[in-house]
Amino acid sequence: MEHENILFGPKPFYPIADGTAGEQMYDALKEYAKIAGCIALTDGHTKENVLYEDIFKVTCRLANSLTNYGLDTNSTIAICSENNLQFFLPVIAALYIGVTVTSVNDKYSERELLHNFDITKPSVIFCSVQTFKRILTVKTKLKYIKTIVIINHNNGFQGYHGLNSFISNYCDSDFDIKNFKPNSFDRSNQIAFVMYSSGTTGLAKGVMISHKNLILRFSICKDPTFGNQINPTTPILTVIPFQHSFGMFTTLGYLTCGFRIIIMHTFEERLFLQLLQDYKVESTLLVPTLMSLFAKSSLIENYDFSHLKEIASGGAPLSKEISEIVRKRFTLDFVRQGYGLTETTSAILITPDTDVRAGSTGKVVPLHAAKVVDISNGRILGPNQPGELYFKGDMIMKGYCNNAEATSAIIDKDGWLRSGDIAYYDEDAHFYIIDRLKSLIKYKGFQVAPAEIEAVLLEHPDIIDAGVTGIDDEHAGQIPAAAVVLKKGKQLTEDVVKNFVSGQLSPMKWLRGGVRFLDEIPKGPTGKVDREHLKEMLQKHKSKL
Ligand SMILES: Nc1ncnc2c1ncn2[C@@H]1O[C@H](COS(=O)(=O)NC(=O)c2csc(-c3nc4ccc(O)cc4s3)n2)[C@@H](O)[C@H]1O
Repeated sequence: MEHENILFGPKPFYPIADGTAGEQMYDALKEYAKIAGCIALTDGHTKENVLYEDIFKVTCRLANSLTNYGLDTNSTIAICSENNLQFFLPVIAALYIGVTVTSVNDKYSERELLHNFDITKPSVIFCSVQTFKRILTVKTKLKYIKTIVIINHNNGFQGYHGLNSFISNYCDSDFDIKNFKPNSFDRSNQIAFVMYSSGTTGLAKGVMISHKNLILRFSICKDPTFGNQINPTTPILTVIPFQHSFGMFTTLGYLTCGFRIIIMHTFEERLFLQLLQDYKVESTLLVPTLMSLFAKSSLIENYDFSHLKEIASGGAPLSKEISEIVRKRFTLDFVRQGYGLTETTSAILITPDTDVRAGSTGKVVPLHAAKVVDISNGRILGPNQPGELYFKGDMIMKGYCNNAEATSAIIDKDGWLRSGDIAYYDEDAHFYIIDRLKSLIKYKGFQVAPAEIEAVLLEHPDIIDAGVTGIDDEHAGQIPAAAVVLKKGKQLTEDVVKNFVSGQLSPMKWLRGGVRFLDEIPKGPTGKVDREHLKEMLQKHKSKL
């Protein structure tokens, strides 16, 4: 019986290819480099292009340079940069030779960077001109950082190399790309990336992603049901932060497909829509915050999106109402959803393109399994019964860096990873995320999902964003409180907002904790509400009332 309630993804469309992620990336780039003028990346802001041929040549030379600098499979480099044309050059070069890459949020403060680097102790930091000042300050405090390379500056400055000067300085003088080959090593054990996540609790931990984890994503992104057809030059637009798993592993996957990736480092609505039109974009990735913005935008009708086949949302809960409005406004057959954790490398539930269900975040991807567990007794649940979501398979992280205790708290002895999310699946194995366990509000013992209240608030025509969290209440334990962002020029009172929710949800979900009007909701890099920060703001607001 129990086995029946474990849901398995289908067989992969293509067999899992041999080699490390570095060898697979090398083979792909080498192929696309042969196509004259084949564009890999376009900066959506400057319109500057980078060819596959350029990426292939620079990454091979940079790999040789890193080896000559003394780096090997025991070394770690860090990347700290906003989305730009150079971001993936050190990343791919490191993959070729088995150097581990740790990717840090380019918006982090020195305090946060110090915390992250203390976990991974990188010896070289690849940063951008924009992050250099903060990285230089951090370097002075960390003796294990040997040098800094500025990726979007050819010759570097203040005594540090740019990408080109680093290569000129360390690459073999007689380097011949025909003789370069990526290293071979054990792909199951070699750590390709360390990304950062608080997991289900606490401060950020280092999530170890192996080469094997990554090649599973490379396979899924080409799967006709869960990914994209491999047609080189297909135009894709992405504004998802590369430093986060969502942006990192989708973009690396796109490069193995030979797509033309138009990138943005900052979202600007008019530019985004103009790029969709001008580059005849066929697929684009969004986070729910942007889905909600497009659901209410007054600009959509001014552009031609006849080439757009797919909008994919992920990283945070997406209400089915918003999804449906966006689908209609962009005249799409469906909006694809993907659900993942840093701890699962990339999306582990994805909308299959032949079988879309409103509100569902999709089905289990190939070579993985999922189960829903009753949080009160640990029993595995059947369809339509909410419980905690668990996953198993080769995209599950190797573990948290130097933190066996936190690893065993989230991955059990049978290899099941607990997601910290409450979800259910329907009779046809489509999954529906209710919310994150840790953010669930407990009102008089009832579980209240903030995402559900947010979805209602977002339906109000004058509300363009909303965040809900539980604040402490001596009587009820926790009570739901909200912060909302109003459309420009609109005015609403707290009572109007409260009544809007009360008119649509049961009493336990009413905003007894009050409503605060903000210019923006505190969020993380993929649009998830920063509930801890929000709770502090709303708790203070409540105590003043
Ligand atoms: N679709 C979703 N619906 C509801 N909640 C979602 C979600 N995705 C992440 N989350 C939430 O973020 C938490 C994890 O946060 S996290 O650690 O920052 N990691 C992520 O959010 C994360 C890591 S990879 C990834 C995605 N990769 C994709 C590739 C293709 C595609 O079409 C869509 C996606 S989403 N998301 C989850 O536990 C869950 O609570």
